[in-house]
Parts: sequence; structure tokens; C-alpha cells
Amino acid sequence: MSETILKVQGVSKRFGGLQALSDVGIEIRKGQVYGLIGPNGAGKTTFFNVITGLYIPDAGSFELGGEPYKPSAVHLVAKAGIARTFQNIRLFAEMTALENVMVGRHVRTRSGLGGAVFRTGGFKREEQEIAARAKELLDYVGIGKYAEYKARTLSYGDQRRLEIARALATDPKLIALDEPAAGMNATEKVVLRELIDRIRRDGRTILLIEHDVKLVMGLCDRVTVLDYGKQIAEGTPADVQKNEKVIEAYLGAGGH
Ligand SMILES: Nc1ncnc2c1ncn2[C@@H]1O[C@H](COP(=O)(O)OP(=O)(O)OP(=O)(O)O)[C@@H](O)[C@H]1O
Repeated sequence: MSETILKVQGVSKRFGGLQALSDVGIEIRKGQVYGLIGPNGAGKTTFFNVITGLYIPDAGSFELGGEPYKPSAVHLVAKAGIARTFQNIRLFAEMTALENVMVGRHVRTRSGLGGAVFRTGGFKREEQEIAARAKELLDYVGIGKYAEYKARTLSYGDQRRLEIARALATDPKLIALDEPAAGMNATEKVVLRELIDRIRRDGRTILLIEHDVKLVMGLCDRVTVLDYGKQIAEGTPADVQKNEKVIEAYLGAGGH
């Protein structure tokens, strides 16, 4: 069996009187696409926010690539090797597509921000390398021709692909996609599915929150289902689809 990339155990998170997550754990192996699904308000985004350092959990242990990591701040999580996209796209709207991807790459540069401020020789060389790599990534996600367009002028589907390119630019151990198909039409979803498949084939590991159950079931190797903050099922898409609790959660009185 392939190595474990992310192992999360016993995550709990409470907001005031609301237990948003109770003892949730997942294990993602290298090369997997791992799905996180559940009705609205189930705790999916909270879980994502915990593992990417946006929320501090009340309990939980975390390992990334076999090393313990503490998801205590977003930039530390990015450095540790988790890159994410957001449900509500977060790009630098006035920057070009290329510049948006270059920003992602700076997580891994040698001269970092200090070099950028003082514009050292090393920085300029590195900048050219970064630009070339960023352009490759734009081509990879299929939007290379828009490299010089401002992010805000791209279509919705292309902005989502740009977010994925930016996440890939950090060379992550795990790429976490928060509802990448939200707001996409059927054609865009097909293209997205092909892209996620390609990212997996190229050896990346992916965690995916998605409302489109068909997309999840077609893409994922394993799936965890949350409902009211509890993990009600974990397994292959085929197993999870047959699970009584899952059927009930999706069809249940809440309607969600
Ligand atoms: N910052 C917060 N403060 C208070 N309550 C919160 C906060 N974030 C999330 N919640 C609550 O925690 C619960 C889980 O929310 P979460 O957004 O994680 O669910 P979700 O499964 O991602 O839902 P959706 O599919 O609608 O995005 C909800 O009841 C939500 O209202």
C-alpha cells in the first residue's frame, strides 16, 4: 500500500453551543483523490479550515508525509505542504493570471520576500525561473493563453482553474480543493474532472470537498461523509453510496 500523506485523528471543534466537528479522522494515501461530502452545515469547510490552519481545533492530531504538523497558521501549513483553493474564489483580482501563480510559488523560493524587496541579483534570476514555471502551470490547467489577463477578467471556470494552478505552484504534498465545481456548467465540470484526474495521474494527492455527488463518486478513491459534525461513513464511493446512514442524511427530513 502506498505511503500515507495526511493522517488526521480525533478532530473536534466547537463554536459556542454548536459542536461543528466531533472526533473526525481521515487518512489519505499518496496518489489518492479523497472526497469529503455531507449535507449543508455538516462541517466540511470547518474541517478544511482546521487542517489548513484557519481554525484552531479543540482536539486533534495531525501528520503530513509521516511528520507531525501543527496547523496553527495558514503560512506554516503552506510551507509544510498543503495548498488549498477556496469555495469563494480568492485571487488577486487586479493582478494578471501569471502574477497570481507566481505569488503561490514564492512559498518555495530561496530569496523569499526579502529578496523581492531589495531586488538582489539572485532574486532576478529566481524571478525568471518562477515566471517560466508559472507559465507552464497555466498551460497545464489549460489557461496559458490568458497569462497576461487580469484575474478578474477571466470566466468563473477559468478563475477556478487559476486557483488550482496557484495551489500547484507551491509544490504541495496535498492539494485541498474546496468545492471546485461550484457554479460550473456541465461542460466546465467535464473539463475540471479531466484536470483533477490528470493532477492525480501526475502523482499528486488531492482532498476534495464537493457538493456534486456524481463528480465525487466518479473521481474519488475514498470518501468520508460528515453529518452534523460526525463522521457517518468512510470507504470507497461504492460502499458509501449503499450506506443507510448516508442515504438517510441526504434524503432525511432536514432536506439539507
Ligand atoms: N466561524 C464560525 N462561527 C460559528 N459557527 C460556525 C463557524 N463556521 C462554521 N460554523 C457552523 O458550523 C457548522 C458547520 O459549518 P460548515 O461551514 O463547516 O459546513 P459545510 O459542511 O462546509 O456546509 P456547506 O456545504 O454549506 O458549505 C454550521 O452549523 C455552521 O453554521
